[in-house]
Amino acid sequence: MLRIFDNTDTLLAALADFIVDSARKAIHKHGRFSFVLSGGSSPKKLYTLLASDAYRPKIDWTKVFFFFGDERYVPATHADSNYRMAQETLFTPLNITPGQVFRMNTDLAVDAAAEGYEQDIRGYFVEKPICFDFILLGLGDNSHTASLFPHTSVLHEKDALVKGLYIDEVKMNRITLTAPVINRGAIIAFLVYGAGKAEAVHHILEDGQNIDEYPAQLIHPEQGEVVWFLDEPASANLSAAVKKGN
Ligand SMILES: O=C1O[C@H](COP(=O)(O)O)[C@@H](O)[C@H](O)[C@H]1O
Repeated sequence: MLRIFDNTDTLLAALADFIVDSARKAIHKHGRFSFVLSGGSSPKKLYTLLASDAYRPKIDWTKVFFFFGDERYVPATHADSNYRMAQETLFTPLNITPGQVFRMNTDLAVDAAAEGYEQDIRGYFVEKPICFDFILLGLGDNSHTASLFPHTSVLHEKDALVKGLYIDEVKMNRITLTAPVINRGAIIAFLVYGAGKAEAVHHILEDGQNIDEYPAQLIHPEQGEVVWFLDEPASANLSAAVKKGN
């Protein structure tokens, strides 16, 4: 499903409302809400909105458990750390306790960090099917999502839930959830805004399948739903038929 908004503020408010609704339903159903965060720059305003006076009272934050879709292999205090961004915009303002946050541990070697995160996920879902309640994803202008970058081996991963790998395009190690675990999610929401993303959005949603070139095409939940939250500039290259079909 596509949801296209006139401007970023209305988009972010709609997505925040969607997260509130999803969290309440999950907490009502099974007592907790597993929320996978995206990184990069796009979600900063969303996290700030969720932690604002307007949204803070709408969710029982003590029942929310945070995971990450991917992490840059830098110390947790580094300016590029996805964990640091979430800590500053969400965890600290909302008084989230350390036990509610599962971070990809970049103090470890990259493979050990990925293996440790897989164990964390399996431990959280012990004796239950692995299924995150809500997975927030971004989209790079090269069509990557999480750290599933074009032409990388992780795109063909079938077994591991988490992988660590060197990404030549950005000259750094990354740790990422794999497509198989993302696709087990109950709700997957893409947050994409700005004209710089229009070409990638077009490739993902309208081009023929070419996973190596357009990795976000890997995201097709097995049983859950996927919702694209787009602004007008990000949706500018979509055909009227695709826009109308949403
Ligand atoms: O490197 C990353 O990029 C994508 C997109 O980020 P944005 O800055 O263009 O919003 C992001 O989804 C991912 O989590 C992040 O590590």
